[in-house]
Amino acid sequence: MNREKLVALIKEKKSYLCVGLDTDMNKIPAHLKTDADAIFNFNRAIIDATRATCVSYKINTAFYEAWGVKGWEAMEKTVHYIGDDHFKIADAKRGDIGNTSDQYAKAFFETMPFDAVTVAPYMGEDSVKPFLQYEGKWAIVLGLTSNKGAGDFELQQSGSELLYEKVLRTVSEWGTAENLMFVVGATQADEFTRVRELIPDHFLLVPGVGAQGGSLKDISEKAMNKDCGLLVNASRAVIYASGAADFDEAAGKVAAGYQQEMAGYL
Ligand SMILES: O=c1ccn([C@@H]2O[C@H](COP(=O)(O)O)[C@@H](O)[C@H]2O)c(=O)[nH]1
Repeated sequence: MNREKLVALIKEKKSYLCVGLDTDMNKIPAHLKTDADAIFNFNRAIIDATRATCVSYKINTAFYEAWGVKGWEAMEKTVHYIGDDHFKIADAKRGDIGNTSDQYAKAFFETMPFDAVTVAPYMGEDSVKPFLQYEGKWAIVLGLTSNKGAGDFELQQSGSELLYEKVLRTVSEWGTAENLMFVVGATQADEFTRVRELIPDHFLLVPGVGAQGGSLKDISEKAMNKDCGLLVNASRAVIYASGAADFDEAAGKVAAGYQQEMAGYL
């Protein structure tokens, strides 16, 4: 999905919500646990309940890889089920020597129909470039993450700037605002203004709202640009809104609540 379509979708739905499908077998409702296709059936119900109010789904591949072939099959079925009217993110945090990144890009962009893959920048330009070679597809590079460990490296001084600032400044030269986004955690409110000084035009994928306590208001007020420029992810807060048989209805209500708040910021 190219930028033009993504921006149009956000405007049409008055939403920049990305629902995170972090589907954990230990957390899905009891009545689904015995289902041979439990992960996919859980996802299908969540997708049906949230389709109207979100513009994107993020599949964190860890939750699928953990179950081997069955998990991988559930991921493939899920990404196909989502279809072409939502922006589909593989949160896989890949990146390796170019020859290997080529294969990761092929897996997510050719074998599976994802629109974007999250990529770790640590190995440098040749590790990111293979994800930027596909028309209408995106690399979402880790910039300033939402976790406590962001303080270990990302927020450390590196010469005259913080390491994450160097990453945003340098990586933004490797692609364009049409094929490159950055992860910026909703929990990093003190840095939102600086992020926008460095990368005013790029889309940001913003995890950390909901279970991690980040503020949708803060990120929206400080980091929205003329095209919105935000995809705000919530995973656990949406998909585990209820652990009972009404889990899908409850997820739909939480997603609708986020969408209504977002409509007010757009
Ligand atoms: O900095 C980051 C990068 C990725 N994530 C991922 O986003 C979701 C957040 O889940 P919640 O349940 O909404 O907290 C999850 O897949 C993380 O691995 C992140 O949280 N922070």
